[in-house]
Parts: sequence; structure tokens; C-alpha cells
Amino acid sequence: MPHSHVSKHFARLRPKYGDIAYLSVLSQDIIILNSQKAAWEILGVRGETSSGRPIMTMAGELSGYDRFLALRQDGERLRAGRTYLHSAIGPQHSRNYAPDQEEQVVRFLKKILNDPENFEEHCIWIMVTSHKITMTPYLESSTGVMDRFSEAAATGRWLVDTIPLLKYIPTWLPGVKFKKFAALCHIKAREAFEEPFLLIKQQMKDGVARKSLVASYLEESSSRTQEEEEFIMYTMGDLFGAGLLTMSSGILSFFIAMVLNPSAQKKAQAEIDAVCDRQNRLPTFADKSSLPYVEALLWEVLRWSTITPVGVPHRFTQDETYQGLRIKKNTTAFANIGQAAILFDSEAYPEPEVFKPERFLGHNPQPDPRKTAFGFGRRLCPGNALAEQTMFIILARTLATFDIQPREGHKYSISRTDGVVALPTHFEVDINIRSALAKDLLEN
Ligand code: HEM
Repeated sequence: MPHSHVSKHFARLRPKYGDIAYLSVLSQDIIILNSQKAAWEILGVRGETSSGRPIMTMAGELSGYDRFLALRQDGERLRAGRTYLHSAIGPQHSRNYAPDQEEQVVRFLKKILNDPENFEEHCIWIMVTSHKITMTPYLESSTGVMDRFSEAAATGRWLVDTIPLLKYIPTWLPGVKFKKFAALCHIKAREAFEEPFLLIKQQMKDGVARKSLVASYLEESSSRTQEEEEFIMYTMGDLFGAGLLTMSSGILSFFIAMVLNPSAQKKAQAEIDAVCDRQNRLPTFADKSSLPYVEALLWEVLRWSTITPVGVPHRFTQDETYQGLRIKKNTTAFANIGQAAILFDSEAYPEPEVFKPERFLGHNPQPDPRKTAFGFGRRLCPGNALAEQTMFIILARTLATFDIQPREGHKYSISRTDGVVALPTHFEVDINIRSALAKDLLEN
């Protein structure tokens, strides 16, 4: 089982084994889905049997992260959680955040104007701020929780994931470090989510709470059970964790794509200028349907940056068959979304390495990458509408006001971190205000 460049390793199996490859790793059955068709038919169409998550003894049972929706097994509690998320951040509800988001993006652009060197920091800032608008204003401390989660969930890192009986070893025995680490994960996650939750509850009592998902959930009913309260605490943490890194990856990838593709940048700017009366105003959400090139550029960022290279693994909860192949219950399935695989399949996307928004325009557009980038079937990313909305306004307003240019002497290579979410590694860029008019728009 590879620990780095996983997507590339998985893709190498395709020429020899076709769209589906099978691996057995320490008696664990794993299938790799190397084509859009196989991923869609297995994880989408056969969602009834393929929507569980792999059972991770260390990250789930011992560290308590199985209370996160993303690790929850298929069943009643998952459905209830997803229904709630749909009503909170689904396409209809996300629109309520649009006015606040437009305002925050101006603050983000002012930060870039005054301190362009630290643009990566500002990208994280706008993501955290976006999440605070939509969810809860106080989730700062959950970033540490996410780091610990990554460690607890790392494939092959913990023997107890292979030999679950080890979980019964007493904690006091010398050398039993994994149980101490799991206990720390538990305590810190509770602190990170319980404290902001209790604070908001108190603020509601005092009549000073700001608008947030937690506040509106509590407003709906004054007598929530402890289980319901815990549900909302962890769901908020989940959204923060699942949304923060993915979105940061998308925005940073946009900046590097613009540096490397000046002609796409110019075309998008020309379209925005035509719609916004030659930089007399900033683009808004209401302009979206008049900005097809900007939207295509956003789709191309989602395709080209492959934010989650091998998705989040699913688990079969029953035996299944596909094209005469038998897939056993408990098999883990990875959709190889990443580079060299589904979103870089040269049959679907000719010249896949080239950043080309035009591929989604005209009479014969190439496949919509959102159908892959956000996952599949019953586990499809519940933040997809919010993610797209947030990225659209950041991309449109940044292009309206700034030129993103290569830094002289800086060598660009497209390298990304390994992990469930791949982030572009550090790069430098020159971000210059486009005109006096654009500066005026931001300052006044
Ligand atoms: C461009 C940004 C994003 C990308 C590319 C992305 C991608 C994904 C993918 C591939 C999955 C796994 C789907 C599967 O198992 O088949 C997922 C799950 C999830 N995402 Fe996103 N995501 C993004 C943004 C967000 C945002 C903004 C939020 C919340 C505010 C969010 C919340 C979640 C949650 C809670 C899950 C777990 C769903 C479940 O297990 O049922 N995501 N995302």
C-alpha cells in the first residue's frame, strides 16, 4: 500500500488490470476504481451496498472520531446528519450567506492589497472566515483536532487497525502509547467543540449570540437531548475540518493556475470587465449567469487541482457484483480521482495536463468535473454547493481587481502535499492591483 503519491501508484494499475484493480493488504480487501464509469456505477448506482466507511479502530472507536459524520457508518444516524446538513448548507440555504460572503471577500482583497507577500495566509483567513459566517464563530481550536485526526486515521500507521483485539490491552502497560494518544484525541476534540458550543448557548440565553448554524439549530427547539447536542457539536467540527483544507487547496490552486496560464486569466478578466461596466463595480453573485468563462475556470480549477486525489474511501456493507466480479462485504473502495486517473483521463479530457476552461464551453463540452471532484452516491460531499458558491465569489472578485503574475526568478513546479486533501506546496507570486479604479472599489 503506497504512503505517498497514492493516486499515481493506483493509476499505474490501470493499463494492466483495467478500470478496477484488487489488492489484498494484510488480509484487507481493497478495490481501486480507475475510471469515472466504474466509480459512478459502483459508488453511485450501487450506493445501497457501497456507502459504509472503513472501520478504523484507532481513529474511530478509540479516538472518538466516529462521531464525525465523515466517518459514520451508513444507517439512520448518517441519514439524519446528512438531512440536517442539506437543510443547513444545501443549495437553497447557502444562498442566505451570499451577502456576508461578498463583504468578506472585499476584506480578503484588502488584505492582499496591503500585504501581498502573505497571500497564502490570507487564503486561509478567508476560508476560516467563510466557515465562521456559515457555522460557528468559535471553532479556531479545531485545527489541532484535525492534525491529530490525520495522524489517527493514517493508513498503516497503527497496529491496532490490523489487529483490533489490541484495543483491550490495558493503558497502564509500559509502551502502550497508542491508547494514550487516543485518549488525548478524545479530550481535545471535546474541548474544541464543547467549549464554543456552551459559549453560544450562554450567549443565546443572554440574547447576544451572533447568527450561526449552532444558534439556529438550538433556536428550533429549546429542549435538545444530550445526544442531539453532541450531534451538532461534532457536525460543526466536521464541517470545519472537511471544508477548511479542501477549500484552501482550491483557492491556492487557483492562484498557481493563474500564474501559469495568463491567457485564461486575461479572458476571465475581459468577461468580468464587460459585465461590470469596465471596473466600475465588483462582480456579485447576481452576475454568475453572465460569467460563463469564469464559471468554466472554476470547474477547471476543480478538475486540474484534484483536491482529494483518492477521495474518501467507501466500504461495502454487503456482498456485491459488478460486471461478473464478486466484491466481498467489508471491501474498501477508493475512487482514484487524481492526476493520471479519472479527472486526467485523456479520453474524457484531451491534453489533461493543460489548464483549459474552454473544455467546458461550446456545443460539445467535456464531462462536468463536479460529478467526480465531490465524491459519489450517498456520501457525496454535502458542502458542494457552499464550496462552489464560496469559490465563485473569491475567483470573480480577485480577477476583477488583481493581476496574478509569476515572480521573476521563481521556478514553478506543480507539487502537492500527500494526504486525504492535497494542498499545493509553498510558491511565490506577484499580485498587483489592476488599476486605480480597482483600488478605489476596494477602498471605498
Ligand atoms: C472544493 C471543495 C471541496 C471538495 C473538492 C470536497 C470533496 C469531498 C469529497 C471527495 C468527499 C468524499 C465523498 C465520498 O465519500 O464519496 C467529501 C465529503 C465531505 N465533505 Fe467535502 N469537499 C469540499 C468542500 C467541503 C465543504 C466546504 C464542506 C462543509 C462546509 C464539506 C463537507 C464535507 C463533509 C461533512 C463530508 C463527509 C460526507 C459523508 O461522509 O457522508 N466539504 N468532500
